[in-house]
Amino acid sequence: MKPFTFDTAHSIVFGAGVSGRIGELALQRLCGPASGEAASDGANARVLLVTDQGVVAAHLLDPALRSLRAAGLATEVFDGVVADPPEAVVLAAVAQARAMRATAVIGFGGGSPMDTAKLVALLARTGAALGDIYGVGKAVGPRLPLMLVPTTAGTGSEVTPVAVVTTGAREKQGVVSPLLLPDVALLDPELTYGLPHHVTAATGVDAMVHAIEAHESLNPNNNPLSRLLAREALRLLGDGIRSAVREGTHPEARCQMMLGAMLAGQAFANSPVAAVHALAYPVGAHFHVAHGLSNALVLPHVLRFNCETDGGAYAGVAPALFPFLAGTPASRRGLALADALAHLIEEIGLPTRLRDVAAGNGNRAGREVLPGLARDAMKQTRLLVNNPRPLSEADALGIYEAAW
Ligand SMILES: NC(=O)c1ccc[n+]([C@@H]2O[C@H](COP(=O)([O-])OP(=O)(O)OC[C@H]3O[C@@H](n4cnc5c(N)ncnc54)[C@H](O)[C@@H]3O)[C@@H](O)[C@H]2O)c1
Ligand SMILES: [Fe+2]
Repeated sequence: MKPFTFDTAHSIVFGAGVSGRIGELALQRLCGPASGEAASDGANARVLLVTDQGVVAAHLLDPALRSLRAAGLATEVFDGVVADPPEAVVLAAVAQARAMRATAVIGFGGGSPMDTAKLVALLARTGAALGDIYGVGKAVGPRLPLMLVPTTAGTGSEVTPVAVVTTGAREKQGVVSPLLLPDVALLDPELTYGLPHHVTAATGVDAMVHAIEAHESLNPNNNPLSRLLAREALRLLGDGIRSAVREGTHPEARCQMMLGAMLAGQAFANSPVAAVHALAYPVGAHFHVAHGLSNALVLPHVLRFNCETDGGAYAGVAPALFPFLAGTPASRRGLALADALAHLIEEIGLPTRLRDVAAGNGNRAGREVLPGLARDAMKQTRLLVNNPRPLSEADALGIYEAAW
C-alpha cells in the first residue's frame, strides 16, 4: 500500500439545530487557551462573522448572532461577500477584521463566504498580501481561530484546505494550504431548508463530482480513506438529492446532502479533482453560471471521454451512486454512469446543454466561443494532471462541442 497523508478540520460538529449552539462552541473552541488566547471567558474576544446578503435575507443569521452574543462574544458582521468572490471583496473583509482587531473568524454561508473567511483568518493575522499566497503551500501562518458553517451542501469548503478567488474578469485562482482547514466545521442541515431548489440541485451535483473525481484521481496522494469517503458520499447524495430538491424541508434528505457534501469534501481535499472541474471553470467564468451548474453541464461528456480508453473506468464508484448499476458489467459501467447522471441532472431541473446557458442569463454567445473555453481549460494544469486520461486542447474542444 502506498504511503499517504490525510488532513481534515480539527473538529466536526454535525446535527439538525446544532447552529443554535454556535456561541457556546465558539467560546469553547475559538476563544479558549487552545486558541492562544489568555482568557477563556470570551471577555477579550472579538468575532468577525463573514457572510453574504442572500444568507442574511434568508434570516439564517439571527439565531446565530443571538447565540454568539448570549455567550458574551462581541461580534461584527461582514455581509459583503458575493458569489465567486473577487479579490476586492476578500480585501474589504480583511480590512474590517484588522480594524476591529478580530480575535476569531466565522465563515457562515456557501463556498463563497467560507472561502473568504478562510483568507480573512489568515491575512488579518499575518499581514501577508493576497497576491503572494496563490498556489499550493505558499501561505505562512499562524491564522486566527476559524469556524466554518456551511449553508449549502456542495463545496465541502468547511473541510478543504482550499480558497478560490476570482482574480480577473474571467480567471480564478486558488490558495491551497493546510492552514485553511478550520478549527471547527459546524454542520446544521436545518440551515439548508430554505435553499432554492436550483441551488440544492447544482450544489448537490458539485458534491457528486468531488466524490467521483476524488475516487478516480491520478494524484499521487489518492488514498483508501478518500475512496471510502467518496463512495459513502455518493451513497448519501444519490439517496437524498431528489427528495431535497422536491421538498426542501425533508429532514432526512437534508442530513444526507449535508453529510454527503462534507464527506466528498474530505475525499477531494486529500485526492484532488480533475478534468470535470478544469472544464467547468471556463464555463462559469464566460457564462456567469454557478459553480455546480458549470460542473453539471460538462460532467457526462468528460466521463464519456475518459471511458473511451478505459472501459472499466468508474466501475467501483458507479454502484455507490446508482445501486442498479451493480448489475451492469464492469466494462460498461462508466458509460452507464454518464448516462444515469445525464438523466438525473435533467430530472432535478438543471439545464443540460451549454447552449442553454450561453444564450440565457444576459449571455448571447454562440459556439464560436468554444475554442476560447478550451484554451482556458488548459490553464488548469493543477487539475488536469489528476485526470484518469490525458486531455489535450483539441480533446477539451471536442468535449465542449459534445456538451453544446
Ligand atoms: N474551497 C473549496 O474547496 C471549494 C470547492 C468548490 C467550490 N468552491 C467555491 O465555492 C463557491 C461556490 O459556493 P456555493 O456553490 O456554495 O455557492 P455560494 O456560496 O456562491 O452561494 C450561492 C447563492 O446561494 C445563496 N445561499 C447560500 N445558502 C443559502 C441558504 N441556506 N438559503 C438561501 N440562499 C442561500 C447565497 O446567498 C448565494 O446567493 C465558488 O466560489 C467556488 O469556486 C470552493
Ligand atoms: Fe466543486
